[in-house]
Amino acid sequence: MHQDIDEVLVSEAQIEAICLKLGKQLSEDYKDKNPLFIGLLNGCVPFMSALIKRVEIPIEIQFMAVSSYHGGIESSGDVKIKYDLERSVMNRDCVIVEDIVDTGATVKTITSLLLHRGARSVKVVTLLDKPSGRKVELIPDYIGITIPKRFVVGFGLDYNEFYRNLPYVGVLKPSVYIK
Ligand SMILES: O=P(O)(O)OC[C@H]1O[C@H](OP(=O)(O)OP(=O)(O)O)[C@H](O)[C@@H]1O
Ligand code: HPA
Ligand SMILES: [Mg+2]
Repeated sequence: MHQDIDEVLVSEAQIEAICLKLGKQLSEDYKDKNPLFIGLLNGCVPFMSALIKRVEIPIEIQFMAVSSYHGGIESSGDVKIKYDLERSVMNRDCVIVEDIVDTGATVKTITSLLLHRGARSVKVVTLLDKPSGRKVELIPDYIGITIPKRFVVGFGLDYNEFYRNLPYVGVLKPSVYIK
């Protein structure tokens, strides 16, 4: 285990099982809908990659880069779009792909934006749900696993842009960010 990690919360094997389950469920729910999976960069990359391999129906993928943490452990609440979608979502069934829903601000903002742009439907699939962090009302449609109120890193999640490449999700030692 990495020296800055206190505890592994979600192992590689657990993540694989989650992707298998969610992939099956999404394949059933979106049969004949040609859904558009929208990954929110940067955090979504490992999960998007693992999840879509388990989806058994035709899908399209696109990405947006969105940021509100600016490297730290607290959301600024201000969701900035750094890179936008390249094609229209008009009349599309969209599935937002997230690594974590914490305060809910990111997903809430992007859901409203996609609906405003004419999406037929917008649902959210997230690897991690941290309901104790919620500041806006939001329940993700597809949840990999619910986690406690800890700052986690790995499998896409960062602190100051590091740790995204860990193959598991772990609790970051507070000594790393409390100086
Ligand atoms: O529910 P929220 O409180 O909005 O937090 C969740 C969002 O925060 C993180 O992204 P971040 O803004 O750090 O950008 P990143 O994906 O590049 O790390 C994470 O990847 C989610 O997108
Ligand atoms: O617990 C977290 N870790 C990393 N990034 C995050 N963005 C929201 N919550 C978290
Ligand atoms: Mg981040």
